[in-house]
Amino acid sequence: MSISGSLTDGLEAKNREKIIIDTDPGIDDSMAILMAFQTPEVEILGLTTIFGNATTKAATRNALILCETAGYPDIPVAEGSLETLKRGEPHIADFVHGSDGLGNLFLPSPNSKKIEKCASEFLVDKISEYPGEVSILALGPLTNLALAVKRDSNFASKVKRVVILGGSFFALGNANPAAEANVCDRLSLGLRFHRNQYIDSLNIDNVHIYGDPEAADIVFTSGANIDVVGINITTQIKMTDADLDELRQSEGKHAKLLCDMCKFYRDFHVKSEGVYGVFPHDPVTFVALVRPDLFTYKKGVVRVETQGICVGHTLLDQGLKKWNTSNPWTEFSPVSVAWTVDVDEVLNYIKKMLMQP
Ligand SMILES: O=c1[nH]cnc2c1ncn2[C@@H]1O[C@H](CO)[C@@H](O)[C@H]1O
Repeated sequence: MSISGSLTDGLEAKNREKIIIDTDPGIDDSMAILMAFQTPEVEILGLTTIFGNATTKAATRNALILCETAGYPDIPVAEGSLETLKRGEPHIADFVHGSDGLGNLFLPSPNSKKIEKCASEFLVDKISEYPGEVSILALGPLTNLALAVKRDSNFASKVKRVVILGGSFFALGNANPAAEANVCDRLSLGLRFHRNQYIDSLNIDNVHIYGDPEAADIVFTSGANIDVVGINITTQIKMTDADLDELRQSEGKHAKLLCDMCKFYRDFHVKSEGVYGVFPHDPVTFVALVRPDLFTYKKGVVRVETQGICVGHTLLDQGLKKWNTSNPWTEFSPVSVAWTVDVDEVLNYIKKMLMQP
């Protein structure tokens, strides 16, 4: 069966929004993916995997586990890039998600296998099979999407909508003060930022400079119909310890598993953010896909810094001024940047979905 939910819940397959989830599971990814499988309004065509919260290989394993857990072992899982575009091996946020990416639960290996096609090939093929019909929920670094844009020059015009968790608009980052983790190359993560890499990154003539900030810049300037949800929005929604307790006590189909995963993620939030609970970044972004009415958006061109100490910084031209001369923002198509969010309604939606038996 290749759709989430069952046809008996009243929505014909043709009325469901076809989606592909590009993901680095990841604890909050797992929440969003399991929510998506329980949402009758969407038809999941497949998952594509990427590094970030875990290595790409661990993300693939976790994606297969999640499809099996959800009861959809036949959903295609296509493995994505093992590396950043040009900066080589990525740095992994194991300190946020545990060494297995799922809160150190070390779940048994999945029985199902990834498909042969790689992520960018799968993305291009599915978007070409259903032009104008498929949306992408992009929950990790944007390398696979950038590769799809490079692979097919019409990719951006054929995709229905790309809903991205990424960036931080007019607010601080979470990888460092300038950058959010999905758009930053994560070289800048404190102790992991080696002096030699820093020196390399300063050499702007070096062809090895392109990395995930550039992947993000390629996607944001691709001309695709993009909704982007930054952590300035997602961190407004907190699942507190009380919310997590309520979830654990609930009849939610995956409540216990998710709460077990969340222990590690929650302890990271206490240590790192002073928050007694978790930020559900990816679930909030999934809500933006199915309930865009719970957000307001500002339209404008977004560019991503790819050099210097602000690598990974996302900057939106709000369109408040008519520029006299061209600048790096002019000439590109605008995207929609989430600007405000109905915090209570989004939290209620997430809790309701996760508590669904
Ligand atoms: O402090 C952090 N460093 C790196 N990654 C993080 C941090 N906090 C959350 N995430 C992860 O990055 C994405 C949102 O930026 C989410 O997938 C989240 O789990």
